[in-house]
Amino acid sequence: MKLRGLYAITDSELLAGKFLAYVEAALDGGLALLQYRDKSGDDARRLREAEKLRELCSRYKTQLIINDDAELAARLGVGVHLGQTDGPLTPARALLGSKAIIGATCHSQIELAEQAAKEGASYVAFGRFFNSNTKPGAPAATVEMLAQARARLHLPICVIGGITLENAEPLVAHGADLLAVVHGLFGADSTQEVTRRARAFNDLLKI
Ligand SMILES: Cc1ncc(COP(=O)(O)OP(=O)(O)O)c(N)n1
Ligand SMILES: Cc1nc(C(=O)O)sc1CCOP(=O)(O)O
Ligand SMILES: [Mg+2]
Repeated sequence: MKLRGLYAITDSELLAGKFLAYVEAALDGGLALLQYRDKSGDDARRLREAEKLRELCSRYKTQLIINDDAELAARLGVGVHLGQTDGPLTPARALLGSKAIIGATCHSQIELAEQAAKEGASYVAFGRFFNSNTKPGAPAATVEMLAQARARLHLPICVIGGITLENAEPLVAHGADLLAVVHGLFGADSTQEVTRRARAFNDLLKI
């Protein structure tokens, strides 16, 4: 199955008090992937929340990805997203098995993506493309680099960083398969608006 579509990423602060309601609203609008991203360092909370998300995702037939933590992903039998300092891909692939989805952060460097492909990544992520509320300090990437990556890489390409319904179209036009979004989706002021935005992102991707 080709990985293509909206990739929602949770944010524990943004979603405080409405976590499951907003995630379910996004799933209702249609997600290719959901990433559980939690930087609290509270292992018990992370396990509890990730288990709830796994149950929700299974109801909506959506794949769950755990950020940063291949051990937690293995415990739950789901995928993982690893940044450049989150541990190597090859052992993560060995741990999770050949069918698991493993994503790799490549910033704006095509060479990192080629290396990730060799090490067994399922998709590569480039960003940030726009100003990001969630991660303002992330290194910047450009649509020119995205077009070059599209010409060179045969893996699904994920884009991230400040993506909204208003600015996403050029990224799709330059070859993005997965639109990874936090604020542009979950920054909405109602569950209905989260679902509307998810559907509109899917329309942009012609899904
Ligand atoms: C889909 C996706 N792309 C990039 C990232 C960023 O990963 P990383 O560089 O490890 O930074 P943190 O998210 O861990 O702060 C991501 N999480 N997801
Ligand atoms: C987690 C993350 N990683 C990025 C990168 O460029 O690697 S940008 C980012 C934050 C994405 O959130 P928002 O959609 O709110 O900008
Ligand atoms: Mg990380």
